[in-house]
Amino acid sequence: MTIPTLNDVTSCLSAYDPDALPVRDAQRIIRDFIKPVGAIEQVALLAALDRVLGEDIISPISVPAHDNSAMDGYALRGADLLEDAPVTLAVMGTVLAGRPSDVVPGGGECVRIMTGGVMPAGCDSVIPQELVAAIGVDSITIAPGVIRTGDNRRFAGEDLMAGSAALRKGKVIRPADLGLLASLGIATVPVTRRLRVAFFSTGDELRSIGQPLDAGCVYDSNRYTLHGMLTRLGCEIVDMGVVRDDPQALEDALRHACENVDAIVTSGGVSVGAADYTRQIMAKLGDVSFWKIGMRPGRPFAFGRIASNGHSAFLFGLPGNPVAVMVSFYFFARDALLRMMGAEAPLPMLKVRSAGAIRKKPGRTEYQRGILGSDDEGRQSVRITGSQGSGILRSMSEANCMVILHDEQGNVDAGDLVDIMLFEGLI
Ligand SMILES: Nc1nc2c(c(=O)[nH]1)N[C@H]1C(S)=C(S)[C@@H](COP(=O)(O)OP(=O)(O)OC[C@H]3O[C@@H](n4cnc5c(N)ncnc54)[C@H](O)[C@@H]3O)O[C@H]1N2
Ligand code: MOO
Repeated sequence: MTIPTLNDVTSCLSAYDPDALPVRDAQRIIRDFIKPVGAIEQVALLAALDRVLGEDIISPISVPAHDNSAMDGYALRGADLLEDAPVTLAVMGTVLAGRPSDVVPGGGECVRIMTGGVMPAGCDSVIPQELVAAIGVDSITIAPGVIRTGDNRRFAGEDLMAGSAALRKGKVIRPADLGLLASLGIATVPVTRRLRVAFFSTGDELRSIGQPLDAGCVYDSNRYTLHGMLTRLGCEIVDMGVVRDDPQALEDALRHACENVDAIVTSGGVSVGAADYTRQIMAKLGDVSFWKIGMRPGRPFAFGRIASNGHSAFLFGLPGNPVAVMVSFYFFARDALLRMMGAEAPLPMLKVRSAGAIRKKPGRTEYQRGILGSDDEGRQSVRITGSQGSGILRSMSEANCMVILHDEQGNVDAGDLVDIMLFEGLI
């Protein structure tokens, strides 16, 4: 299989300008360029939580396996019910859940049955016990019109039919899926292998926790946000710490990462500053584009594939500013890394009212930090978390959603509907 170059992929875009790339074009280039790793492994059911299903799961049995009762009551034949008069039925026995009975009631007869009990042959309806008009020693009386034929009967296979697809490959396995797989008696699950991702921060001004904060320096916070974001995504991470602004150190770090992982995420050094060697070294090692994306925050971004000693890895060079690193991760790297693991996990966007006016220039996408809550009348609305500077991590921490103001959109008035993406699921 020949691997396309970035040039092959970008040539499909009618107006490709690396210095003014719309968000959707950047997302499309990344999507077209990356490749799923493809490998599948079998894991025990409980270990499959949050992993990506590697193959379709075909149901080996029908669930439920038999027609059964949805209520504690009496199983009967609907044909015995009268429209305008009470009816009395003889009770022929009891069916408990998990203990099928061979009693076959005839006309004018019924069977006491518990929720989940297998429907006796010939019965098609269940009257809940609290709806029975009179319960005698061995008979019951049912008033007219209390139930209809077919009520409270659960059909075999109404959850899943044997031979039908229970789960499709590419699904991220959630608690309901674990339960579904368990209901089919499946003990091991085919999942795609975890993606190995190395990450490091670049910059001589960065200090690690525990080191003294020298004049002009900052603590390396991106290491921790990236650690958290990659862990949440289910990646196997290789934390390479801080790499100095030194060409040889950067080249060594990138080569080492490339030889050991599927993807590399870096932060910092992708803009045009004097000490930003990252761009030169990345370009030297492979097929890497440097973009200025029409967005805020997160304008500079490097993307491509680098190689060393016959190994290659996809590269996501995120900008250094602490909020920019998160926004670029969520709106570019997240989807790509999930796709490399075989997952289809698009995030839903919701429309809610903006509590206040928002200034916005048309011609770029803005990702503003928002708090979804209720206004004075109890209606849902979103408000912006104050200053939106791309170095202000506090406002990211206060937020519970991202407000997405699209390319063409201008100023927003209070009360206008805006698109938001909740952090729950994203972060
Ligand atoms: N002349 C231009 N200057 C800048 C441009 C531009 O287009 N032309 N873009 C600006 C934008 S927008 C961003 S975003 C930044 C991104 O630049 P880099 O990716 O090269 O990032 P750095 O310069 O290394 O760092 C930027 C900023 O973030 C702090 N930082 C970096 N890494 C960390 C970390 N691990 N933990 C905490 N803080 C970190 C760093 O100290 C800087 O303050 O460039 C603009 N400039
Ligand atoms: O793209 Mo930068 O994130 O605005 O500071």
